[in-house]
Amino acid sequence: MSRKQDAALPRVAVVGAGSWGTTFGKVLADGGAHVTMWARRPELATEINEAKRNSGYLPGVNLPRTMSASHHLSEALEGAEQIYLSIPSQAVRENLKAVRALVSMSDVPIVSLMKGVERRTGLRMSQVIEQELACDPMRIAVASGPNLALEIAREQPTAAVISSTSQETAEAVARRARNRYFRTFVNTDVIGTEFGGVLKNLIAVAIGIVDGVGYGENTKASIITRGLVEMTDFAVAQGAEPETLQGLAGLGDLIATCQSPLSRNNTAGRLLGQGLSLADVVKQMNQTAEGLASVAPILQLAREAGVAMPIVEQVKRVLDGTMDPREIAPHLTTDDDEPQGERTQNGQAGGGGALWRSLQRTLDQFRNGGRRAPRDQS
Ligand SMILES: NC(=O)c1ccc[n+]([C@@H]2O[C@H](COP(=O)([O-])OP(=O)(O)OC[C@H]3O[C@@H](n4cnc5c(N)ncnc54)[C@H](O)[C@@H]3O)[C@@H](O)[C@H]2O)c1
Ligand SMILES: O=P(O)(O)OC[C@H](O)CO
Repeated sequence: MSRKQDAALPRVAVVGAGSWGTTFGKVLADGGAHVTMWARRPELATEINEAKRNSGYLPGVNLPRTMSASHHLSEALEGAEQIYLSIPSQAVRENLKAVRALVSMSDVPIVSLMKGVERRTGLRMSQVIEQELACDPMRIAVASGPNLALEIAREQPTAAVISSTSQETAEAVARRARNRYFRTFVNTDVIGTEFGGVLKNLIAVAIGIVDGVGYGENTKASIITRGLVEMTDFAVAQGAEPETLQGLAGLGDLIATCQSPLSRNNTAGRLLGQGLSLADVVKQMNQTAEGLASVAPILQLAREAGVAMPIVEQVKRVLDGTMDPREIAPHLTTDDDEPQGERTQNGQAGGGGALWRSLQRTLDQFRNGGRRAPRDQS
């Protein structure tokens, strides 16, 4: 490609050149954009520029010529029509402060590729972006789905969902972030899409624990199925649409993350199940396992909303070292012996708990003159 042809390409920026940031950069470049990555380490920027490789995160993967990188944020963001963020959730706020100085006056879409909540505040990444960039939420989008980075970097066919409260923003991002091996769908349920990605990580840690302990498929299938009920109950209580949790960002991602050894959350769980302490697991992991930091804030939000999350509760106990991993089960052993309805912890069959809360929220909105209750606003 000549310099002139390259200059004519739409320009996008990806902040964070780890496993997912680099893979998403490749998705965008293979979809026809010129992508500039921001890499924290100068030597990684040099490797991407000169060797068209990111060998530490994506061994054996060649990056397109239309991908470049810079160690300087201002250079990476210059001229970008869309900005994608892919750094660990706990580091997002501090990094956005630097981004804000460079983009606060522009109206480019900001897209979160992250699947965690902020430990201190329990906020979703789109909420942290809205706070730190002081921007219109309709400018913010999130991407989620069954998206194990290395499989996509190897160009295996995959689907994802792009969500924004603005249909227009979701579509603009989905048009840019697609190519022959990566298909993007859209929705406007940001709460459900983000929580789907956060919550499946927690269930994947539980499945890793099961693997580490050596239990088999019945235990895993039971935890995955009950885990989806927990995910749905929690997300709906926060304002999500139940259907979103049945889609790519919920069930789809739950399947991929729970069954793949590529998953860092699953791997962290397996090490815990083999008897390692949380501190030792963190030492061994050289990539981000978001679930480990999200457990406590999710359980706090669940308590506030009155949602029972027995599986996530057990993950917390294993992380805290207060439960033997071999006791992991689809239910809390301290649960009373009364039979429960299958679909929810509240004993209401047919998804009654999640749907009932959804109905209650709609009624609350009517009572509030059409406004959502404050916790439901994205
Ligand atoms: N890897 C995947 O398959 C995948 C897929 C979908 C979503 N995600 C999500 O993407 C996000 C990023 O994950 P990843 O897989 O790229 O993680 P990673 O560990 O591979 O890379 C993280 C990147 O962030 C950088 N970083 C670490 N601490 C930082 C800090 N304090 N400030 C700035 N940069 C920092 C690292 O240098 C690295 O480049 C996570 O929220 C993850 O859940 C990952
Ligand atoms: O490696 P994990 O556990 O962070 O999972 C990666 C992606 O979120 C799978 O969709």
